[in-house]
Amino acid sequence: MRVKICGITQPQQSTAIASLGATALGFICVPTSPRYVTTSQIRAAVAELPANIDTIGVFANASVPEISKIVVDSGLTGVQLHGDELPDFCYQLRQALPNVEIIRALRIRSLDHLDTAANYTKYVDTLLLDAYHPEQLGGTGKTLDWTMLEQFSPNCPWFLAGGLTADNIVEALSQVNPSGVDLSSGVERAPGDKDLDKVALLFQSLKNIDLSRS
Ligand SMILES: O=C(O)c1ccccc1N[C@@H]1O[C@H](COP(=O)(O)O)[C@@H](O)[C@H]1O
Repeated sequence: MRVKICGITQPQQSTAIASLGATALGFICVPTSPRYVTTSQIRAAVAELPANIDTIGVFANASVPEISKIVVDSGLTGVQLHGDELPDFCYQLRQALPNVEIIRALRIRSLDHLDTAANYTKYVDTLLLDAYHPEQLGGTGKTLDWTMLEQFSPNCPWFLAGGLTADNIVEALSQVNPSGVDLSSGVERAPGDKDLDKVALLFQSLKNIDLSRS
């Protein structure tokens, strides 16, 4: 199972979290976020990482040229679209960045809204489901209603996100079967400052689960 830790701002935390077992690290490229990082901060944070760690830039309603420039300049391996990007936007981004993983994050409001996920699977590599918050785009600590996701089985891999912590991850994964999990505020001391003890506890909790199932 993939484990993505998102909202990294400090290079030393980046390498420490990779050593603890993360398979992907996320960098927030949304200027209004308290976890926002510049291209040079991302470059510093990814410089010492092993090549097998995925490095994902998180964007919301940025243009294809803006995203492409940041991805190329900072050496990211993937892009997470966390705004209102439509399938055609994902298609255009794919043309611009053919070798970069595209993750479409959907902030799920209802069971009907979950059905829109099918519109994206042709154009993206991976989906990500996050909880909806009326005022914030992400990093809210709000959990999804996991019972709503019990039958969710799209035609592409997907991450479960939204309010996950070392304390609730086992319960979440007993109800849903994602290809990966994504955590941000649940493993922090303060926005952008990850708590390495909480990250270690997360991997301890994950050891109690059969991660080979997806
Ligand atoms: O973390 C942010 O500040 C952020 C800002 C804008 C878009 C997405 C953001 N974070 C994403 O939110 C989810 C869930 O976070 P949490 O675990 O509930 O704190 C995660 O996918 C982050 O990538």
